[in-house]
Amino acid sequence: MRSAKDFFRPLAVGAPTPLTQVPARPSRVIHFFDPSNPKMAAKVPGMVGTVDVLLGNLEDAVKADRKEAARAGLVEIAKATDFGANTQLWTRINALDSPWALDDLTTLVTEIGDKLDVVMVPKVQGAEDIHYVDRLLAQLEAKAGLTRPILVHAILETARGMVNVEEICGASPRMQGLSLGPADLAADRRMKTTRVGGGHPGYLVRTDPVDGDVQGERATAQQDLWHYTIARMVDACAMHGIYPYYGPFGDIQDVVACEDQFRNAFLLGCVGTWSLHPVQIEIAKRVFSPSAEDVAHARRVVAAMGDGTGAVMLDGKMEDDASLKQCLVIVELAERLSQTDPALAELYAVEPAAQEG
Ligand SMILES: CC(C)(COP(=O)(O)OP(=O)(O)OC[C@H]1O[C@@H](n2cnc3c(N)ncnc32)[C@H](O)[C@@H]1OP(=O)(O)O)[C@@H](O)C(=O)NCCC(=O)NCCSC(=O)C[C@](C)(O)C(=O)O
Ligand SMILES: [Mg+2]
Repeated sequence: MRSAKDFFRPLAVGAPTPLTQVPARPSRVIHFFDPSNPKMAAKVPGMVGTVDVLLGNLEDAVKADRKEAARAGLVEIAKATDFGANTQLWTRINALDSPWALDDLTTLVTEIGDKLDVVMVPKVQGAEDIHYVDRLLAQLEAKAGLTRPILVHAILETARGMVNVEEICGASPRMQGLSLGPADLAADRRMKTTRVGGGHPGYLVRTDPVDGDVQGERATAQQDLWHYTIARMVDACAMHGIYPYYGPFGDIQDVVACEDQFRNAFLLGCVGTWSLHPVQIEIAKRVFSPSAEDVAHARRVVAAMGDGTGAVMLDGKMEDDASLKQCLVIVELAERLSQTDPALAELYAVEPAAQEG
């Protein structure tokens, strides 16, 4: 472990100085595309400004014989596209033990490092993986003459990665956030599911039998398979001042369950999610932007709490310092999103009474 004194020193001579705080840029939706797929690639320039993050995926879902084409495609797209102020460019590189990861990092940082905001690293197992990427990025940034450090995002998709989640978050000042990788994580844990994220009808609780009649009608409720994992991820990120994200929802057609899964993650503390298909973009943006009602309520609590201490009654409910802090989370998020999204700025400016009318 580096000493606190050294933590924010560049790891290579000539590399940019690490940031002491992760920039709080909107990242409600991280939209995945395969840069080797000409149809998807052609859509990317038109998606600038409609998603917070465009992510050129080089790892799983890109066929082995298309890896070089995907890397070259991403370089080409990045060079040809102006991403503007409100859309970031990220990539997901291949796994560190794959034959492609070294060339992914070397090519992308030296060719398009000035355009790349975040490198997503899959299947991160522990701090040692982040340390490796951290030093290599510093060397490559120095070589490319970059002045702004590239940040790192880890995907939690192994049991070891989950167990080491806190040390992963704190392994480098480059750490921007974590996403859940439910498919690989399920396989690694030997869960008995076959889906990419989402629930399972067999994972449920059942009410007790009435009068001992175990065969009688008994209500069941499906439970959230990912609650423990996401909650743990959220705590580890909050502790280290970085951002948690849900991840992929593979049932593209089930937009209803997709929205539910996204909302669970939002309510638990995640700041965003992935979209794998254009149909998931609006769902993610809607879910990860607080509702106008919640923002209006939060503002009322802030106003009622005056100097922020003590307790008041509002609509029959007690509000105090702690509920105020929750409301401030909502208000601050709304204000940040309003800066880059004019539609939200307008929505949040509306008074609750005017909306009801
Ligand atoms: C699901 C698929 C195969 C359906 O693709 P499709 O072509 O069958 O869908 P479609 O509905 O027919 O597509 C309609 C139009 O949208 C386009 N389109 C479709 N998708 C996109 C997109 N993403 N971005 C931009 N455009 C897209 C598509 O090309 C088509 O264009 P057209 O109208 O000109 O014909 C396709 O959407 C796709 O490949 N999406 C990305 C999948 C991906 O990135 N997977 C990896 C992340 S999940 C993961 O890795 C797991 C994890 C974390 O590792 C772990 O849990 O372990
Ligand atoms: Mg995976």
